[in-house]
This record gives sequence, structure tokens and C-alpha cells, in this order.
Amino acid sequence: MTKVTVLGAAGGIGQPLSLLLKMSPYVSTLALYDLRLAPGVARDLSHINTNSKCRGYGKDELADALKGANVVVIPAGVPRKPGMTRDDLFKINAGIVANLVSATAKYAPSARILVISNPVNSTVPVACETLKNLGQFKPGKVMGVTTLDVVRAHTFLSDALGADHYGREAMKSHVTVIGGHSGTTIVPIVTNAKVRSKLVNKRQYDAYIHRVQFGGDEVVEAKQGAGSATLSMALAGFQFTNEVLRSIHLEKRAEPGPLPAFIYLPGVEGGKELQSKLGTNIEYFAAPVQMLRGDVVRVDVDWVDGLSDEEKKAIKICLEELDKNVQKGKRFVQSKL
Ligand SMILES: NC(=O)C1=CN([C@@H]2O[C@H](COP(=O)(O)OP(=O)(O)OC[C@H]3O[C@@H](n4cnc5c(N)ncnc54)[C@H](O)[C@@H]3O)[C@@H](O)[C@H]2O)C=CC1
Ligand SMILES: O=C([O-])CC(=O)C(=O)O
Repeated sequence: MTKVTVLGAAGGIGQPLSLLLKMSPYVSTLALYDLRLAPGVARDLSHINTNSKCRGYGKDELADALKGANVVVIPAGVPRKPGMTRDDLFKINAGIVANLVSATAKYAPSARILVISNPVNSTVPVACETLKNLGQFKPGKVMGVTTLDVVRAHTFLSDALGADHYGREAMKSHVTVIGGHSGTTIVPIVTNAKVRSKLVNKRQYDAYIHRVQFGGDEVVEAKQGAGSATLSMALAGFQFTNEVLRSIHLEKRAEPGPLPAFIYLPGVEGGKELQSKLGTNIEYFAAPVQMLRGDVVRVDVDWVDGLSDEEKKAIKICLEELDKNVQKGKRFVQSKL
């Protein structure tokens, strides 16, 4: 029996993500919580004839939504409008994430917590530091969801190379994304040197990297003030959540290569080695992770050895910005003490 709770379930991401989760064979109970509309969304989904039971919870029913949850996914919070950075969302979303994570610690203390709310580079430190203060921090159970960067990296690489010859499916084993989840902190790593050489000149390579780093802006601009990526994010959020669920059910990943997650490095095996290989003491970072029973148990470090000079340079730029984002999240929690 596996219960998944979505916090922010009636939003632009929450609704399609909940639909996809209703289709997952790994879910037996799907609990949808939001400040508005969650019971309606849940009633709608509950008519779908898959095995899971779906129930909605209103504003004052957070405890019931969380009780017994094995996985809690958090897309609650405000999205960007044109002209805004993800960091501009911090003021509102940091408080939302801190409150929802505190409630999760109380009512579902062994749940894995998957943070989608932006800015992920700061909201994950907010989540972890909040749990530390409560004496309830289990590092392998808190994951920032950066899968949309991976989805974009595959799609845009395929676009850049010509999908006819280099199919989208094949891209899954050739590129991953590490670092953080905003602008230059997003660092695509083309792990296959042969594929990297197909990006014929520096201009084409730079254009590809830039498109992955600023892919979110493309959607924000195109939606003209009505929000940011929701449908592609729901797919990405589902892919990551289903990976956690697959691991809980002791099933192996079906796709090539492990997915990255934005995690607290010192808390997992390989974390300190990764810090040392990258020459940094940054505590929070996204990299491919290994899971066991739904918890992150190890972060991959092998990819560091094959980095190109351009990728090393991009990581240096990433770390400078990421450190500021991480410190901001930590300061927010410390200032509440
Ligand atoms: N990690 C990633 O790759 C991505 C993250 N995002 C982020 O996801 C978040 C949500 O985006 P959308 O779904 O488009 O926004 P939305 O505004 O459509 O939905 C957010 C939902 O959260 C709910 N909510 C707000 N405060 C809440 C609280 N305290 N408890 C429960 N529910 C609450 C709202 O009522 C709303 O239904 C944003 O912060 C956005 O920036 C968006 C795309 C990609
Ligand atoms: O761009 C945004 O604000 C939403 C997001 O994180 C993304 O689409 O990657």
C-alpha cells in the first residue's frame, strides 16, 4: 500500500501531475491537498478506473491529507510572470514550503519529500534546514525535482542534432543535467563525447546550453503572464515521483541512466567525494542519484572525470550563483529561530 500526497494539487502543475499519478500502478492512495478546489479535482480523478483511491482535502485538512503518506510531492506556490526570476518567488514560496514541510514532519515523518516549488535552489535548503531544526532531517528523503531540465536537455539536443538521425529516445543516455535549477546554475553535461562532437561548432554548443539553461523563460514569455511550465513539468514531476515509487517497490529503473535530484550532499554516500572532486564545499547540488526503497542513498561522481573544459567552466559559474541561493534559503530558516 503506497500513499502519495500532492500539496498544491489544484494548480497548473498539481492537476496534470495528479492525473499522471492516478495512472501509476505503484499508487494505492492519492491524497490531493490545496487551499482551493482540491476536493473537486479529486472527485473528478476518482472516476478514473485505475486501482488507486483518490481523495481531496481542503484548506483545514492538511493533517489528514498527510497521515500515512509514503511520498509527499510539493508543487504549492506562486509561479513566475514575464520579467521575473525564480529568485523573485522566494519571498512567498519559502514560507509556504517551510510550513508544508513542518506539517509533513509532524504527520508523515517517514515520507520522502519531493520539492517542485521554486526557487528550488533555495526552497530545498529551506526544507532541509526546517527539518534539521525540528530534529527530523533524514537527508536521503528530501529531493529537489530538477527533472524538467533533463527532459529539456534531451529534447533540445535532439532538436539541435536533427531528430531524424538522432532520435529523442537515444538522447536519454547521452546527456544529463547537474548543478541547480535556474539559469546558469543549470549545467547540461553531454556524457557521450561522440555526440558532443556532433554539435559542430562552439556557437551551436553554446546555443544548446543556453536553451536548456533558460528553457523556463521560453515558456514564461509564451504564456504571457499566465504562469510558467505546467504540462511539461507535470510529466517531469511524474517521471521523478514514479522513480521514487519504483524504488519503494524494489523495481529497477526502466530508462537508461539515473535521474538527477537536488540534494543535501553531506548526507549521502558519495556526497563528500563529489564536493572534493568539484573543489567546493557547497552543501546542496543536483547530480544523478541512486535510490534504495525510495530514499537517495548515493550520488554519482563518475561523470566528473569525463568533463570537458567548457563544462568545467560552466560548473564554476554555477557554483558561485548556487552558493548565494543556498545561503539565502538557510538564512531564511535561521532568521525564524
Ligand atoms: N521544479 C521545477 O522544475 C518547476 C517548478 N515550478 C514551480 O512550481 C510552483 C507551482 O507552479 P504552478 O502549478 O504553475 O502554479 P499555480 O499557481 O498554478 O499552482 C500553485 C497551487 O499551489 C496552491 N498553494 C499555494 N499555497 C499553498 C499552500 N500553502 N498549501 C497548499 N497549496 C498551496 C495554490 O492554491 C495553487 O493551486 C511554482 O513555484 C513554480 O515556479 C514550475 C515549473 C518547473
Ligand atoms: O521557469 C519557471 O519559472 C518554471 C521552471 O522552473 C521551469 O520551467 O523550469
